[in-house]
Order: sequence, then structure tokens, then C-alpha cells
Amino acid sequence: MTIENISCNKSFDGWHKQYSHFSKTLNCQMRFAIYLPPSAGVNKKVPVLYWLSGLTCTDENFMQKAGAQRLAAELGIAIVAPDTSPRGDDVADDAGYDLGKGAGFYVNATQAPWNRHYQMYDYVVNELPDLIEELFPVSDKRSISGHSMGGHGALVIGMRNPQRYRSMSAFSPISNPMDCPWGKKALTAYLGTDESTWQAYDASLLMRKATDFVPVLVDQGGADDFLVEQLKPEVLQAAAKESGYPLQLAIHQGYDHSYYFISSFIEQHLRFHAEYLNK
Ligand SMILES: N[C@@H](CCC(=O)N[C@@H](CSC=O)C(=O)NCC(=O)O)C(=O)O
Repeated sequence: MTIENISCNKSFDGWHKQYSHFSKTLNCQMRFAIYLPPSAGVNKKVPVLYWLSGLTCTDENFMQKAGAQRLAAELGIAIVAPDTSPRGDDVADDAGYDLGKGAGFYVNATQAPWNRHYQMYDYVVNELPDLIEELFPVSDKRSISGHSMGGHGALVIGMRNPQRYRSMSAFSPISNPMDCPWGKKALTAYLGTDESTWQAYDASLLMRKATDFVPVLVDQGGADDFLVEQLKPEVLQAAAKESGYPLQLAIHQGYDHSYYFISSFIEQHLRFHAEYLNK
């Protein structure tokens, strides 16, 4: 496994680093970022939080805007942030910001031309953790979190792999992608028009049917412009009620969809994950 270091910055006595590598799953060169707390070392593996960003993002948005490093250093948790889609000149794209590059939706595409590279579900669940756990002082104690499209990804991946993740959380997730414009557009393109194939990627549907529970925290801004049309946390809440899923969901009045909201509550999310990662 070959990876190339792109940047390296000391932060709260730990290190923020970016790497490039060839992904076999995505069939293209990819970039990811990792924050290693000061406690990570040659003889000490630390647990890890995988962070999935939203539409238009790269590995950089969360690392530069969320302000997570101070807490990750204190709690002894690594954070890994992948890119949000495959990249490169030969990778299919769309004119809209909500499909194609920057909008991989963390699914395994089955439809041409997307299926050649857009396999973000497998990349996040398997290839990236394998690489991280082999090459960094990081253990297989994993949690997962994300924002918006990445919140959808975190909830879907956490619920479909309860044995792989100790906890999951989301900021402003796309809670019911089968029934919102962002989700319908992406799922139609990546998976086709047979909506039964979409079900494996709908957090509300998965939550309604779940029997194996992963500790979960969701925060949503009450002044989020996307709340009613795209995010629909009330559908997730109803699903949790039906299955008895122990969902902790809070709506915070006045907060919008931006990283100003995420940075206001990231400490609570990191402390929530630390409870399970440091057990
Ligand atoms: N209107 C914006 C839409 C893009 C946007 O808001 N992206 C969010 C995630 S939305 C759901 O996945 C984001 O995280 N942006 C990056 C940031 O640093 O804030 C547009 O047209 O770009």
C-alpha cells in the first residue's frame, strides 16, 4: 500500500496530515486527511472517528472549519476525513453541485457512467479503514459522524454495520433521501429508477427496521434553509419511535446549515463518541 504525504501541520500537540493514494475501490487517486492526537505513537494505537462531509466538500472543510482538533487531542481520538467523491479528469460529473464530483452520497453506484468510480460506500466502510489501521497508529475502535449528505452517509453506514462502529452521529443529516430532491436525484442517477434498490441507503427506513442498535446522536439547526425540503429529521424521529431506536435528536433554534453550527456543537459530539471509543 503506497500513500503520499501532501501536508503536515502541528495542531494542539498532535498532527494534521493530508495524504494521496490510489483507491482500488474507486479506481482513481484519492485524498484524505487525518488528525493524530499527541497520544498516538509507535506503541500506542488510538481509536478513530471517521467524518463524512457534505455536498461540495473535500477532506478540508471539516478539518479547517469545525474546530475539532483541540478536543480530539484532549480525548485521544484520531479523526479521518475522506473526500466526498471520486476525483479526476476521467471521473463522470454533472453540472449541478448535488451530483457527481463532491456529491458521491456514500453509495455504491450500479448505473453507468457512475458505476466505474462511484463506490463511496465500500471505500468508507472497507478500503479506507484497512489502510488507516495498517499505516497509522490507529485501532479498529471506530465511530462515524458527518454533516448533511455526510450525515446521511454516517447514519446509513453505522446502521448497516453495527459490529464495525461503536457510535454514530450526524449534523443536519439528509434523513429520508428517498423522499427529498437531493436524494431522489442522486439515488436515481447512481442506482437507477427501481426504488427498492434505494432502501439500503435511507436512514429513516433503516432506523424503522433496525433491531441492532448503535448509540446515536443527531443535531439539527432550526433556522436551516434545507430543513423542511431536504433534511426531514421528523421522519427519522418517527422511525426511531417505531423501532425503539435510542435516538438522541435535538433541534437548536437559530442555527443554520453551516460550519458555524457544526463548530458550536462538535465538542458534544466528540465527547459522545469518546464515551464509547475509550471504553
Ligand atoms: N448552496 C450551496 C450548497 C452546498 C452546501 O451547502 N454544502 C454544505 C453541505 S450541504 C449537504 O450536503 C457544505 O458543507 N458546504 C461546505 C462548507 O464549507 O460550508 C452551494 O451552492 O454550494
